[in-house]
Amino acid sequence: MSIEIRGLSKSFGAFQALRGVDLTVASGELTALLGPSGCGKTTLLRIVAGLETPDEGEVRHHGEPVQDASPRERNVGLVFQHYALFRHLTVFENVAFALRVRKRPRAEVEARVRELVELVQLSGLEDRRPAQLSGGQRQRVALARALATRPKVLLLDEPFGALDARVRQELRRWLRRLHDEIHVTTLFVTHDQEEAFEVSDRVVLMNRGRVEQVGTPRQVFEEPASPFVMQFLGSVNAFQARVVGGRARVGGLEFEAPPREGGWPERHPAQLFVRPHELEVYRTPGPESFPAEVLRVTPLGGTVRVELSATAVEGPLEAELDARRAEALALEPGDRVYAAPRRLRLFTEPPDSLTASAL
Ligand SMILES: Nc1ncnc2c1ncn2[C@@H]1O[C@H](COP(=O)(O)OP(=O)(O)OP(=O)(O)O)[C@@H](O)[C@H]1O
Repeated sequence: MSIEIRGLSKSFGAFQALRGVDLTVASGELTALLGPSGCGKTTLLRIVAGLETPDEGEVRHHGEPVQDASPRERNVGLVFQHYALFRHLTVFENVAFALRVRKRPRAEVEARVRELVELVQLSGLEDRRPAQLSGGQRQRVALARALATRPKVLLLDEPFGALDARVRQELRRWLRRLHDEIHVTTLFVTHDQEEAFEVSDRVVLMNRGRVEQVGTPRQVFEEPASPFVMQFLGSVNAFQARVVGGRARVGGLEFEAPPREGGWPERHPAQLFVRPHELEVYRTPGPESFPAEVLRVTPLGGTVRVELSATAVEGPLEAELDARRAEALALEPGDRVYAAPRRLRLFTEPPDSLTASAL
């Protein structure tokens, strides 16, 4: 079942939570809604679920408008961050709940619950109550319960948000495997980039009630469509720049501007970004390199973070080198080195048109 969202707007009093959102979620796809707190992810999810009415726009399920359908008629499965399990009911009865409400025959309920409990790997715990389960187990029960009526769409709002980091990580891998098994169209709200990237087929980046970009994790990371996406996904070195004669000027530095269709507007303000892993560090000068001083060296496991200061630009710079390269360079605070961006991204401001390219 695909989900088509067209021109959705929603205000709460004077506050506009959604501003003309268009989005298509393909059938069987797991899509993450990713963005900072308050950007409208939950509001969008609640409208798709039928728990909230939009001011404008519409939601279709497989081409059919669902505006007038109740949440139950839409047959969506919902899981929220905070366990909404019935505390007085066992795991079995929690999972069976929606089937009992629908007055399904007893044998069918039993078979379906057994199947689901197995699917979420909780066999043997059917008689426990929520208080006797770990947080991760409770969320798996919530998921089994949401799947009981074979929903066409699964809506998950920060389902692992209340769990500790290790359990979260386990559960998102588990969710990915589960999705590969059952292929139910899923919208997954998260503000955690790693979680969105690890779990989903496609990521929808939201900012202030709008969709900024939709793409695979690789696309949104490698080809960010706006300064917001660039800065939201991982750390960046950001500079105010100006393009003069096809070269980007930043403080006292100059770099070749990436190619852009129609060329760059002359002397137009622009934002220039370099990701830490795309900032090279050398012992000797090279093309487009500039002198810098090592401030700090922090090993991070497979990589090493190097903080630098360069007289030509304001503020510290961050480079991330792989551990071998860092070992070869044997950097110490106070060392004089040369830094050069391997790749930079430039965005004119405004409008937020862009280009991104390898140098
Ligand atoms: N029922 C409501 N009444 C008033 N304001 C609301 C209501 N629901 C949401 N909002 C506001 O709309 C904005 C978007 O909220 P929403 O919950 O959709 O954001 P979100 O991206 O899911 O954020 P978070 O990750 O913090 O949950 C927020 O500023 C929120 O305060």
